[in-house]
Amino acid sequence: MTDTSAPAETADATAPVIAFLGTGSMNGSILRGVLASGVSADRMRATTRSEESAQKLAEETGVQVFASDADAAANTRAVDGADVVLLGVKPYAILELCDEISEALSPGTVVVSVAAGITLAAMADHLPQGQPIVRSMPNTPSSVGRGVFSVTGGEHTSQEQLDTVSGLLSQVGTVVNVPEEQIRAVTGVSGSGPAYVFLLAEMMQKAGQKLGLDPEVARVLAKETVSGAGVLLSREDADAEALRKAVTSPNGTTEQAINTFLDGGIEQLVADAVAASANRGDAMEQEFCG
Ligand SMILES: NC(=O)C1=CN([C@@H]2O[C@H](COP(=O)(O)OP(=O)(O)OC[C@H]3O[C@@H](n4cnc5c(N)ncnc54)[C@H](OP(=O)(O)O)[C@@H]3O)[C@@H](O)[C@H]2O)C=CC1
Ligand SMILES: O=C(O)[C@@H]1CCC=N1
Repeated sequence: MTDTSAPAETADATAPVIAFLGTGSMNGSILRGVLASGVSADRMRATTRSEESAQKLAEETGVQVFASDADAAANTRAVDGADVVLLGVKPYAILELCDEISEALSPGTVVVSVAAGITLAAMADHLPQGQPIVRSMPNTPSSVGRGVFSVTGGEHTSQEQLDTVSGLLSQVGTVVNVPEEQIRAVTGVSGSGPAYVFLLAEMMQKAGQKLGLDPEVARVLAKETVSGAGVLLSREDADAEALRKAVTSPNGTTEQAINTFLDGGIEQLVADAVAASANRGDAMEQEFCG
């Protein structure tokens, strides 16, 4: 077992204790964001599969991390006494993890899954009767406090419990409530969405290189353009269309580029890509939840 803990400071005893089970790209982003928001490492525990990942995470964050490869009870140890348990393993492993932790859960512990394609009903079948459950679709900008999350409460989740989870997640991003049938659309737009933007940055970099820019110069130009545009868009009342029009001089250079995108079918292509992500979520539901 890797138990590299030891934050010595006294934590805020009123803050919920959070267990992050599986702490890779997504749950790791949330954990880092929650930590950066000022919640003490004392109020968190985490698990990974490998000792190597556990060691790295513990050293970086000061959070107590248990590795399931080395300790069969890693996940149940992390859950013991937790108010909120965030399940962040791959979708195929979520229900097995629910079985594994069931006996260690207190009746009031809220179990939150961030997995694509795993339904509330399937989770309920693998958790104690009446356990409060929340299904969330997050995204990775959570690590810098700019995530966006949907939340959907299960049948036995009170408004107060849903508010606790929303309050926790709102420390690292914007939270919206959606009915479960809309999570597929959330997945397509914002769950997978950061990858679309990074793809655009990658392609702008490659295109710059094709036009003769040094690779490093092209990388800096693409990265700063995408991240700078993101900051503009993040301002209150910012509107993507208005911001685009402010760059696009009539009969200027941008107009040519925008027309090239539109003539090439970008609108349909984006709609198809968002739908493909949503459809994959549906297929995962069929595959893992029956
Ligand atoms: N990545 C994203 O942008 C998003 C992901 N999601 C959802 O988040 C979930 C996780 O995805 P992602 O973070 O990308 O995946 P990763 O592979 O990055 O992370 C998986 C984590 O689970 C750990 N793990 C695996 N098995 C166990 C186990 N039995 N006990 C404890 N920990 C275990 C891994 O440990 P180790 O590192 O040691 O292998 C790793 O920390 C998925 O269900 C996905 O649908 C949702 C929205 C966005
Ligand atoms: O690609 C995936 O399946 C996960 C879910 C949403 C973003 N990443």
